[in-house]
Amino acid sequence: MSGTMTTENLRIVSLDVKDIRFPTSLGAHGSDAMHTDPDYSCAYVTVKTAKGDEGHGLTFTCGRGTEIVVAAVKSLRNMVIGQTAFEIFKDFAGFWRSLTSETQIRWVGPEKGVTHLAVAAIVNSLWDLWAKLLNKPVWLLLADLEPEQLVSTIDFRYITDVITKEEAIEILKKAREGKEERIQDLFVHGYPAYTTQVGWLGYSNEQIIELCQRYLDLGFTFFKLKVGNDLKDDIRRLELVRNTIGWDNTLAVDANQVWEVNEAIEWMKELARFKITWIEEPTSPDDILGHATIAKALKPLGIGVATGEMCCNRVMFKQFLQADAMQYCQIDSARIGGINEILSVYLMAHKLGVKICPHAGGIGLCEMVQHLQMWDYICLSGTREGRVIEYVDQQHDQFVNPTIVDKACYQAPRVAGYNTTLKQEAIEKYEYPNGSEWESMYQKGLFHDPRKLY
Ligand SMILES: C[C@H](O)[C@@H](O)[C@@H](O)[C@H](O)C(=O)O
Ligand SMILES: [Mg+2]
Repeated sequence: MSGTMTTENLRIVSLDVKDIRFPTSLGAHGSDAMHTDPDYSCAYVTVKTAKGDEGHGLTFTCGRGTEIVVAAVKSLRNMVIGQTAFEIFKDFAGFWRSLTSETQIRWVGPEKGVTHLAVAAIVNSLWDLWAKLLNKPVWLLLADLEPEQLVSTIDFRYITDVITKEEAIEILKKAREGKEERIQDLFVHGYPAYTTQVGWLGYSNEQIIELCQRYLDLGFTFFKLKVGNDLKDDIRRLELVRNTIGWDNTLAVDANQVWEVNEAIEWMKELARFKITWIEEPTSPDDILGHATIAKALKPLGIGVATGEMCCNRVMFKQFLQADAMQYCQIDSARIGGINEILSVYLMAHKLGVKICPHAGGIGLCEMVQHLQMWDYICLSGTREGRVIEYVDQQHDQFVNPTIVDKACYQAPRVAGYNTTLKQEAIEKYEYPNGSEWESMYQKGLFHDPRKLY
């Protein structure tokens, strides 16, 4: 932290937002049945205090549309500028509600879609700032908060039928036993990861086999493959993967919302012989009862339903959890309203006995979500049993302090903040549409220059 923490020093004097895009579609990285050509991108927020301390936060996007999230961040900007950092943190739930319930902007949400992505980017930058001011990684900031303080960051509106503030405090107090041992254990063993890198839909057979082999050599035992385009092709690809990784390793599949409810059931019956642990996003991310129907039908086959990467807020998560519609809850660190709201999902999932296996992969998602899952291990669930964090090897080198995964385990971050600071060079090269890499890709004819008319 620079200087003393006076009210004036800690006043937030600016909030900047940038559109950063990486051309991942060129290699089909990140491709699935719905998102056939993602350019991994983010709306990147920087908040700055009068003293010059910075917080960086982001929300993940797939290229086109990032400019809309940027515009939404700009619409919320004035609610942050002029506030004093520690006043925000003292009543974080209240501040969070002011952002999500802004009396006019809420009409274009509320608490969903672009406005909520914008809230996530802003809120994530504030947590990064908070952790940097205290010189701690976010997971330790969370772990060091007293249960009352932690719960004071959460807006319980619309979820008190499942969990109240008082209950949450009780749960966290009970979970304290063994906390220090778990912190030490994390430093030694880290947190288990699984990989999706082997199975993007646009990858060739050779690429799939080579990547399975590479990730086996790196110590991975849990793999995820994209499915949902063509049944015969899925069978062929799953055969390839099983032949390479064997039958003792864990395999999950992800359809990215492509099926009807009945179609999902029928399709998965055909794939069940490949020993599938979960089917992810089988249908519309909003169809809670549809997911419940799929889960019920696939349970006898030993297949669970996983979803959450596009679940829009805590209320939807609440219903998924209540309806037995997800066996694996996949919170996404760049979605819903940032850490504050994600914590409420962790608490509900814990109470209703559903495991959290976070979504990650896209820009900064691994960097951020490791903190949340580590906090869960230390302070809430107290176990890593049956839980695993997604890992995709994309764009980590663009961050000042990237995620470190060793022997298929995330290593506990040691630097202050949320690991969300992009390198200056990354911004200069990949800011859209004027970054130097974009200029050169327009010249090579790889992308259309959006500043020119068609
Ligand atoms: C467009 C993206 O790469 C998605 O395919 C990806 O987030 C995916 O759903 C995943 O679970 O990793
Ligand atoms: Mg997915």
